[in-house]
Amino acid sequence: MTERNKSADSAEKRAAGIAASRAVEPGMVVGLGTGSTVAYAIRELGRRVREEGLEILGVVTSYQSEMLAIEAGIPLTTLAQHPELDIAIDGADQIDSNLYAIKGGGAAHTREKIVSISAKRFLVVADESKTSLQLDKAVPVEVLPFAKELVTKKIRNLGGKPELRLALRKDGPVITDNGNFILDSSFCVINDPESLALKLSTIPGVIEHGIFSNVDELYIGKKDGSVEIVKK
Ligand SMILES: O=C(CO)[C@H](O)[C@H](O)COP(=O)(O)O
Repeated sequence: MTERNKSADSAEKRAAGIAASRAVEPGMVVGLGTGSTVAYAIRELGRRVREEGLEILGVVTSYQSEMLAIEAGIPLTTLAQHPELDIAIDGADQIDSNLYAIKGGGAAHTREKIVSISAKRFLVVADESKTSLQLDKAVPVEVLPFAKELVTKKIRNLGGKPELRLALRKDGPVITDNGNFILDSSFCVINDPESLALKLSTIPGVIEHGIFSNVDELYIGKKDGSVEIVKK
């Protein structure tokens, strides 16, 4: 488990991850998200592959999910080979009552968005602390390093406060799996996530932002081990 999520309550995350993994059926091509919550789903799918002969193919969203899926024994494929997935499962940093989500705490949101939008059904797994009436966490924005100053200015013009994400065990910025920077951009309460998402997407140099509007089902793990499922 990484620094950013090692203090989180793993019982709630485990309950959500395992419950969502049950939606995966034999023969499916499955998008495998990134982070500590979806890791429980990936490990459980691996167990079913090894112990029950479940036949699935996984499409990973990061080096982290690739390493975990390989360790768990899930056979992998690519979007080039399987452009349409049956289902994708992933975590979130915050999710509101309309199932708009902020993702990218692990700097993997660009591939996560591509994979989840390629799926017929997108399930998000989270503990209760991630749910909120409205989104107010900083939005991770993956930026081409060449465009950092321009994107910083444009985000400020939209009322945001962009901060370059710095690495913990490396000097300088976090470099994403795609070789880019992350600007964590606070907009306080986001009243209209669709509108902000569109505005961020049109800034030249923005690779992808962490506002997701394609969540179909939310699995919320509770302290008592139960899981609430919210559908769109
Ligand atoms: O978007 C993500 C990575 O970019 C993660 O899914 C998100 O940060 C949630 O992670 P965790 O389940 O560890 O809290």
